[in-house]
Amino acid sequence: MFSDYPETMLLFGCGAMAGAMLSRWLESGLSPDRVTVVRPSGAAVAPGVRVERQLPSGLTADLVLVGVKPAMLGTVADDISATMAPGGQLLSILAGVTHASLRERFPAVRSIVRAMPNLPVALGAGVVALHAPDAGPDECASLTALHKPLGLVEWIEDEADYDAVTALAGSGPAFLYRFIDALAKGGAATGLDPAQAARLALVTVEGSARLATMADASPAALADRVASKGGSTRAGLDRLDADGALDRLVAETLAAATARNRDMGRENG
Ligand SMILES: NC(=O)C1=CN([C@@H]2O[C@H](COP(=O)(O)OP(=O)(O)OC[C@H]3O[C@@H](n4cnc5c(N)ncnc54)[C@H](OP(=O)(O)O)[C@@H]3O)[C@@H](O)[C@H]2O)C=CC1
Ligand SMILES: O=C(O)[C@@H]1CCC=N1
Repeated sequence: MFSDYPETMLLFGCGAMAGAMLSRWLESGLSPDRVTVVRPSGAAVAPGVRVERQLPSGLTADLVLVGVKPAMLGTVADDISATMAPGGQLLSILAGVTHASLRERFPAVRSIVRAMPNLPVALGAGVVALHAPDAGPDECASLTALHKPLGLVEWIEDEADYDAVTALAGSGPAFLYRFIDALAKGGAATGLDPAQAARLALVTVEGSARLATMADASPAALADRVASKGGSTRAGLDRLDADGALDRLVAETLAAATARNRDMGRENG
């Protein structure tokens, strides 16, 4: 459990992603009375967390998390500047929006940090990729500790990699959900009851991923362990591997998402 949370945290937006981060932090010991959420709907977040439809005047925070859609950054920018405590930290989870463009928008903010989380952070089983060129070693250590309860923390030194990291880890859950669906549909196409195929697909993916995280071998080697020589798994793998079809499709998927991240950065920077 991480106990050294910022004294005051303010979240602009608390939708799917920022909401997942906050729920895990609260579960991991963050006191709700340190947190204020600003969201137009005013929808409640969690017991003890203050929610406002608009930024109350005079409110400042040590850590301000920007959890709106990238296209909303311009709308909330003045409020962000107004609420930063002297010496405060700005944490952006906006896809595509670069550190340099945030720095240009918020020249007075001491420290600007990019974080790219994914939805499984809600379970402490997500990924958070961090990029914080303003931060010294102590601040980096504290950022690692802050995000540790959410899952795997990876530092991205070269921001040029950030759009690809966002495609792989940020969007990755969506791509995997498609694969789970495809497994289930494939099972139904071979004659299984669709609901039963969906259950089998989901738990097969969950168990296989958990096993892979604990295994002493790579996923490629684990696939070979499942495949007996001349058996049925090999027949299936041969189909998946033919002409590198799966690898190519996934590479094209990540390339499309990476390019869109870059465009969103240009549109909203
Ligand atoms: N979804 C994901 O898996 C991931 C998303 N991200 C990033 O997270 C960010 C948010 O995405 P996501 O959570 O999916 O989006 P959501 O649509 O779920 O959430 C957007 C939030 O922004 C709030 N909002 C809208 N206008 C304002 C405003 N003027 N002031 C304050 N808050 C406002 C909404 O308020 P209300 O709730 O009241 O409507 C809502 O809480 C994006 O920048 C995205 O790139 C990054 C990684 C993964
Ligand atoms: O779809 C998006 O734009 C964001 C980026 C990563 C996940 N969701």
